[in-house]
Amino acid sequence: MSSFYRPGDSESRDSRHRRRASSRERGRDSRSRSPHYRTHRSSHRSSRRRSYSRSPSRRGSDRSHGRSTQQPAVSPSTLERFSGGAHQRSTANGSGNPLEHLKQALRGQQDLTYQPKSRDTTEPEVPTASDLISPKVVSSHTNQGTRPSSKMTSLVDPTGIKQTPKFLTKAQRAQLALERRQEEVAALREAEAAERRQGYTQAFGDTSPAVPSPHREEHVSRRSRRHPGSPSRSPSRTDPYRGSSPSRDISERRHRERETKLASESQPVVSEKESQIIRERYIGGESTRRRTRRMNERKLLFDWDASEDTSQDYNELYQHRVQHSLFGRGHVGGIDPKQQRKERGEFYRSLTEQRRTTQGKDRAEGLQQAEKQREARARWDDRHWTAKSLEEMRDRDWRIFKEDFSISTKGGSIPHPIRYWKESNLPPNILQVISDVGYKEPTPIQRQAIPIGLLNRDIIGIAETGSGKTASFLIPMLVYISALAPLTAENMQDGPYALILAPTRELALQIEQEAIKFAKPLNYHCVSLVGGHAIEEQAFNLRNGAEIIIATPGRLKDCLDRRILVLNQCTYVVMDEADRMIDMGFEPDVNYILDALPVSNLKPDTDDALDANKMLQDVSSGHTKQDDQPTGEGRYRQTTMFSATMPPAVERLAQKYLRKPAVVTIGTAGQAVDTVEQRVEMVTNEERKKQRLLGILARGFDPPVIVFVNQKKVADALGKFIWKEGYRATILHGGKSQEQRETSLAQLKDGQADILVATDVAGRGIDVKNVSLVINFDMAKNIEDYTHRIGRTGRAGKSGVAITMLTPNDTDVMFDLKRMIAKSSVSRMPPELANHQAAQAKPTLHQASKRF
Ligand SMILES: Nc1ncnc2c1ncn2[C@@H]1O[C@H](COP(=O)(O)OP(=O)(O)OP(=O)(O)O)[C@@H](O)[C@H]1O
Repeated sequence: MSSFYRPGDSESRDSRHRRRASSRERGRDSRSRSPHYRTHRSSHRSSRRRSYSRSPSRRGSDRSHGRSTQQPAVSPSTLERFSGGAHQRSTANGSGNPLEHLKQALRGQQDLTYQPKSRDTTEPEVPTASDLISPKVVSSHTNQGTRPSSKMTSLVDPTGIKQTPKFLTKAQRAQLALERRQEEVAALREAEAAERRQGYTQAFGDTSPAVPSPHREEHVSRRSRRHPGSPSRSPSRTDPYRGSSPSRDISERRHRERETKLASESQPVVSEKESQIIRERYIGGESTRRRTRRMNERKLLFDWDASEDTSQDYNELYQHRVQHSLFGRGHVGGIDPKQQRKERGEFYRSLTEQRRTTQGKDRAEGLQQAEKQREARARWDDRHWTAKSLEEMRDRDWRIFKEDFSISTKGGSIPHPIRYWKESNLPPNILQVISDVGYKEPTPIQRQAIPIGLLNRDIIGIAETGSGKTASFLIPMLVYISALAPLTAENMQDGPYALILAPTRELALQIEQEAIKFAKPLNYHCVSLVGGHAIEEQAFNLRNGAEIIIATPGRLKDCLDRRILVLNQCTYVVMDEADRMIDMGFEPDVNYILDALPVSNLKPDTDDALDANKMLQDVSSGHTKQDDQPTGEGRYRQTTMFSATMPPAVERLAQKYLRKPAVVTIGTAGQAVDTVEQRVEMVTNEERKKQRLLGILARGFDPPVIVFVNQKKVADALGKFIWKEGYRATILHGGKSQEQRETSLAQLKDGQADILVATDVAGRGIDVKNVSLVINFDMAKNIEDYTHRIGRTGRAGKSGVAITMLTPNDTDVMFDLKRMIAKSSVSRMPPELANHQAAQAKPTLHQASKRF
């Protein structure tokens, strides 16, 4: 007898037996449902199922232990008890495995008609495709692959009798291949499931009641069909192998899930897609070409033109078709949208224009102006201001320009300075006069003070000595006067249009000479009123009237008192060397004079005083009288103050009579010009001074030379001393007659004298050309007088030297002198002064007053 397993004998008997037993159980289940009965029957059934689930291999295994599997006397439970579960492990090994069986069959070792045992128990025995042909055919097919090589097959039965070949149709071959493929897939899945079961058995042990088996799967599926949605079985009620511990419950639940999954996977399902793939593989696929329809497929295309159309009607009536002309040039409803939009745009544009206020327009213009300025700034122009035209000058250029000339301003609304005379707003006749005088370029103070003066603005001008301050107020004054009515027999009785106050006669006379240079070509009259001259003579000079009066405060007050002069139309006032006037005690006289001026044209003490347009208007009417030649009464009063030094006392006067003045400072206020070299010599006594003076003069300085002393008698004595030493000396002080004073000054200017010995009378404003040396034989009482003294040299851009003899009595000014020399770039500080105790700190008022 062959050792191969023969299905259909013992296996089929087992299946039939189990089916009968199951049907009996179902019949009993339907009759009795008591818990006790169910528990007992379930236990009995499961034990029986386990005993029936033994595979033939198991029986082989039993035979290996010396026991025949054909002996029914041994019950399954008994066998299980004695084998210790080894029969279940044998089920999982290769002998009972369908895959192994299939492999063996392919090797020709086993009958291919074998069907798995589980399938026998669960499914009806339906003849498969393999049953239709002999196993040899299948074998030959399998060995050659899945595709049959020939349509005619040689059939050989197991007994070796050759049968007649049988021809199969294409459909049969397809059916045959499909079934063969299904069997292969089922076998492969069964093999995979078996492998998984084997792995599970190795993991959980062979005694576990949860080992999946085909019987158990069938039971689970039956129960799930009977009670869908209910738990398969309560472990405490039915399963004796399951304990009541939670871990066992979890294990059981996992096991059931795994069984369900395996059961679902073991189903040999061949999807439609798979079938189609198989069909295409063996019998070829169907070509499904989509038919594309062309667009003009149904169109009728004519290949003749309109002239060949014979259907044309030649009736005149139809020759000229009526052209429909719609109302409104063809637009719907007679409306032209373009025209509508255009009209609407124009309407809103005009409406916006109407609503735009004047303020809005100004603002828009301002914005445009700002934008232009911004663009102008963006265009960077790095040229120097000298290389640019006036229009090209930017703020940065103006800053550089002012720095170049040490111009600093205060007071707001300051116009730009003058670069060249021709760029100023001066009238041509005045420009001509300037040219005739010989002023080729304006000095720094003139560059800034003249444009401010032209705006009728009050000015405080502080500039170095000899820097041309006189012309700074004279030129705007002439422009101011030129805008007024000429003096006639009627209006000359109301006095001059302009007034210049100076502290000293010499200075007043000097200013007169300077003013005449400018005023005479313009047919304006200048008259000076200074002391020392007969008042009748001065009244005689005023007989024809004068546009400009130059006066010292004392004499002018006398004239006003005596009604020789009135100031009814004087609206332009200049106070030259105002600080000196106050120093000399002229402040009451100055106040008297200024109070004599008309008050109806005083400027408002508001920001309107900064507005040039308002300040140039007529005071009474508010109009600028261009045509009807306004009188002086119609103009706002303009007051200016000029000096090289501006002590606090002057500010008091300025606050009283000036309105929102523009402050122009050239260089540093109170500082000596840089063109003057300052030297200091420490001398122990007066005798040493004279010797030292002779030594200096012996060095040979170019004349003229001015020697300053503090006292008239010292001036006389020193003048004589120098004259005796052989020098051409002259003397000037307040004790001399006016004639002598003027003669002395004229001798120095004319070159008849080389040395002028003078007191501070000549210290201020005296302009003698080309003074090369100034000697302070006596040190000035204060630093301001010192500044003016040394300012007699180095004028108008020329260089000069100032030598000061210091004695121990000059400690009050040592500190200020030390500071001034320290600021001068061309001067050398003597160590005696630098280290002197009096030069280390400014003396207090108490210390200063003790000396006088
Ligand atoms: N633009 C100019 N070009 C050339 N020379 C000038 C110019 N302006 C003034 N001067 C001359 O400079 C000299 C000094 O002028 P001025 O007396 O006006 O100076 P100042 O500042 O008043 O001096 P001080 O402070 O001593 O009174 C004068 O001789 C004058 O003619």
